[in-house]
Amino acid sequence: MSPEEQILALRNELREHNYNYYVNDNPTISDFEFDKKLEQLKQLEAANPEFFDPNSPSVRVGGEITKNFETVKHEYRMYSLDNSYSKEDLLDWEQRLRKIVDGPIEYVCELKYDGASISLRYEKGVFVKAVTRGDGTQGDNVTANVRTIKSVPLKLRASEVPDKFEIRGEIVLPWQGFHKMNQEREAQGLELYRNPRNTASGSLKLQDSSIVAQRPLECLLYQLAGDNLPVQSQYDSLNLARDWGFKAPAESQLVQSIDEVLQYIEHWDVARKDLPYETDGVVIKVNSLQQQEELGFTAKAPRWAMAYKFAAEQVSTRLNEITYQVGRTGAITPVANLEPVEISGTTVKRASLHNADQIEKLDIRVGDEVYVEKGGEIIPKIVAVELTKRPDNSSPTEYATRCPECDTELVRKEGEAQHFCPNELGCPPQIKGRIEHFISRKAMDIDGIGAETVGQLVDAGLISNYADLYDLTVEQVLPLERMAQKSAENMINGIQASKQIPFERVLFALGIRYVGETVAKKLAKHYKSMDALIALPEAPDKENLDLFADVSSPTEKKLEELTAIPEIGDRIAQTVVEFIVDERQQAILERLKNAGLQFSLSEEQLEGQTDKLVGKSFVVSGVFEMSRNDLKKLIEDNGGKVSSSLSSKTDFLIRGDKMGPSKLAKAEKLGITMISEQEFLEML
Ligand SMILES: NC(=O)c1ccc[n+]([C@@H]2O[C@H](COP(=O)([O-])OP(=O)(O)OC[C@H]3O[C@@H](n4cnc5c(N)ncnc54)[C@H](O)[C@@H]3O)[C@@H](O)[C@H]2O)c1
Ligand SMILES: [Zn+2]
Repeated sequence: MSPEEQILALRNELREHNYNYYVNDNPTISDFEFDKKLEQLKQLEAANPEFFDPNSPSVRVGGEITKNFETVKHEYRMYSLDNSYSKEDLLDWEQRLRKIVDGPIEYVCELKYDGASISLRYEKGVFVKAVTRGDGTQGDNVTANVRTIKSVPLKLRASEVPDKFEIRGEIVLPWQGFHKMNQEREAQGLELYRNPRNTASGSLKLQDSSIVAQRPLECLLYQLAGDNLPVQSQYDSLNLARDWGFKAPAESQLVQSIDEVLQYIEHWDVARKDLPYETDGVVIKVNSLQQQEELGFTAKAPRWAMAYKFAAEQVSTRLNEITYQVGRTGAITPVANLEPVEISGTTVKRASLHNADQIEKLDIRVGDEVYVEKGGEIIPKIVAVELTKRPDNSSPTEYATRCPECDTELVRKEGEAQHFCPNELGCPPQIKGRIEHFISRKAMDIDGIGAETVGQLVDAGLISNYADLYDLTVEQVLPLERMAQKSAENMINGIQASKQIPFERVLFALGIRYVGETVAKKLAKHYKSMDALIALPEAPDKENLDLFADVSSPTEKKLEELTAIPEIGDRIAQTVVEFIVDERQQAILERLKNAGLQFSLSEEQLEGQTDKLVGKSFVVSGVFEMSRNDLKKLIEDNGGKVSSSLSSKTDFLIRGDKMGPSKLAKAEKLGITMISEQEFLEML
């Protein structure tokens, strides 16, 4: 890859992670890995300044605004913080400060609370608005939710407060409340929350503030913003905020030198474990507001502040056993069962070992003393093995060869890290997983059944595949635990109602590996009915073979037919063919068909579908007469492709009102044809 390609790839990847982290509150990589990639991007950008982009994740605050709340522009921007990891980093920072300001520098040390950033606005001493950091210039108006947090004063105690000001801080979920919420989820068989930060941030974005009110959130405040505030220093503002009735953290301290900063760090690296909430570092701020003003900001962060990140905590313990977990898709995950040990406030008994390669890489063996680390994830990981303490009689770990749930021999496809249990229709977790997927919101959307009920139904022997759902009766399900007449009826009605779900979603619900929502749509659109999709081309007639006859088998022909559809690759074609030639799957399909599920596109769907835009790629940007979704649907119905960002492969940019200037510039640079909504409609 060229440096440019590398830079673009990293930017895209980091944007995706930002989205998962800030918008979905569901990161897919650890903070450490994220920071490493960001650092890599910064270095590449520094070495190749010609590819500078003001929208790069390296120069932009990572968050985003969501569509669910009113967007509010910040009167004073909200910044991120620069990071440091060592004494040297801090000394370098001090050198940079000294080049800009004269005279002695005092610092305020504060803890870095790990929660969701928030700005509260007060007018005439009354709380009026709470806005998330968003992208730093604008955020989500989450006032109703923040109002439910008891430590946010709705009216200030002091009589003399500025007419108007903002105060910034962090909404955190203390450990105790976090553990309690997870205990409840565990009891209900729900997936556990990963960490207090994501849970706090996710809570703020709930639509129902009465649910937020039940969560034990707290609001810690540490930064004033406004004009002509009666303070000269950061330390004064903390004291003042406290007088006004805010929960300004008591752990902050005024110091005179970087040496004292280091003492503070050393102290709190240990003492923080006794705090009620999670912290991930120390924030050091230049105390004098006048010096702060001289120092100013970079695009992303103040020059007058620096975050120092604590190293993730590691502890050592003994590996007692390796067990294997079967996921809902049949993927096998090896799990380390550990001698219980305390890390950052939680007792850890298990850690993920990821896959066979990881075990081999670490050469980890039962009986080993291992180092366990807990980063931002709820599942800790094993980072190293203490080889000097390895017992003499230890032998290398042999990876499982059979499924622990159904004893089927495991397979590992080429190029894949994970082993799989191939017994899709007979392996209990997979049976449940397939049915859960089938009923899920984006698939058959069956009301009245949750994951827990599926478990009960399977365990009671009432169902073993999704076709069985359609034979269930109220009388059959009533004896299940916690099942009342009303809920039993709801469930059966929900199942019946799902017969109206359109064909493409039925196709998605089948859970054919790699056939996600988009692929299902493509297949539905191409074949128009299940019969056409599962039909195998004629076998060659052996009697009349001549020299030049096509001798490929029906399945080979089907593979070719599938891969000829745009964007259907070998991998998808392969799993589709495996599915349709499997007699057990055929029998299940037959039953679904007889039950009355939608096995073809409806008249309505077929209407208005053309091939007019086949092979054309569109980007839609701005505000239009018709809704954006209708516009996108129109493109897809006519065979076109909609993508979210401009590239050299884009054919048309449909340009609406209020389109951003950067998109415009990019489209011009790439020479992409721009058309109006009207011109697009004329194309059709
Ligand atoms: N895992 C992922 O996919 C992923 C994705 C994006 C970001 N991240 C992580 O998020 C972090 C970057 O996020 P960021 O840009 O919000 O920066 P940051 O969280 O490292 O620092 C800035 C924030 O610190 C908070 N803060 C806490 N205590 C503070 C105090 N006393 N004074 C001032 N501010 C204080 C403020 O909310 C401020 O906005 C990194 O740790 C990164 O690893 C992870
Ligand atoms: Zn199995």
